Amino acid sequence: DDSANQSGGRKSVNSGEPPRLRSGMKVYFCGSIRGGRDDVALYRRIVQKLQSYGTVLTEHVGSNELTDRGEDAAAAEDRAIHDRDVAWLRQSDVIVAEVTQPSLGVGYELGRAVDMKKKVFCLFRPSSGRRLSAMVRGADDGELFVVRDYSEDELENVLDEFFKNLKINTQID
Ligand SMILES: O=c1[nH]c(=O)n([C@H]2C[C@H](O)[C@@H](COP(=O)(O)O)O2)cc1CO
Repeated sequence: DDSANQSGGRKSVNSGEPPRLRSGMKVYFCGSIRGGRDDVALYRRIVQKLQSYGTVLTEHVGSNELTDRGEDAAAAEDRAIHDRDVAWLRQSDVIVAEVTQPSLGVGYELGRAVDMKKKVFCLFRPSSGRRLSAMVRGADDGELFVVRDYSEDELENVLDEFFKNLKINTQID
């Protein structure tokens, strides 16, 4: 990915086509960027697992090279990031979010996803000692929007379980 090392090591905004299709399903992954990168190793693990189910539109969220400055600090770039991400949200079949590290951007994405009536799966680690926002926990309707408490060691199994049920219920392949 040669977009990775432009502008002095910062990731520049990739406004082109989403990554190459691996299967029909498009997955939008949400994780904190400017909200703090403490969980980036976990995001990377999630992205890798999600890539076994389909195309991850937001692969950069799991990148070690991306700091809490985001893809670019300039305001003009922020519009490009926002517009690209909202377009990717619209194209996605399912949204998976790691919501343990609080992030305004992730909260915003989830709100937009609900409005688009997308299928949303939120992952939260109670071992963090944090208490998840009521606006996320309270959005769980057991169907379109699901919040799952988990611990790091069960991550892959929790995702397998979710995607197995998703296939049965929606016939997305
Ligand atoms: O540079 C960026 N690129 C980008 O795709 N995002 C999107 C994807 C993440 O799921 C979410 C993170 O929001 P925040 O930066 O407020 O933590 O917003 C956010 C930023 C920086 O705000």
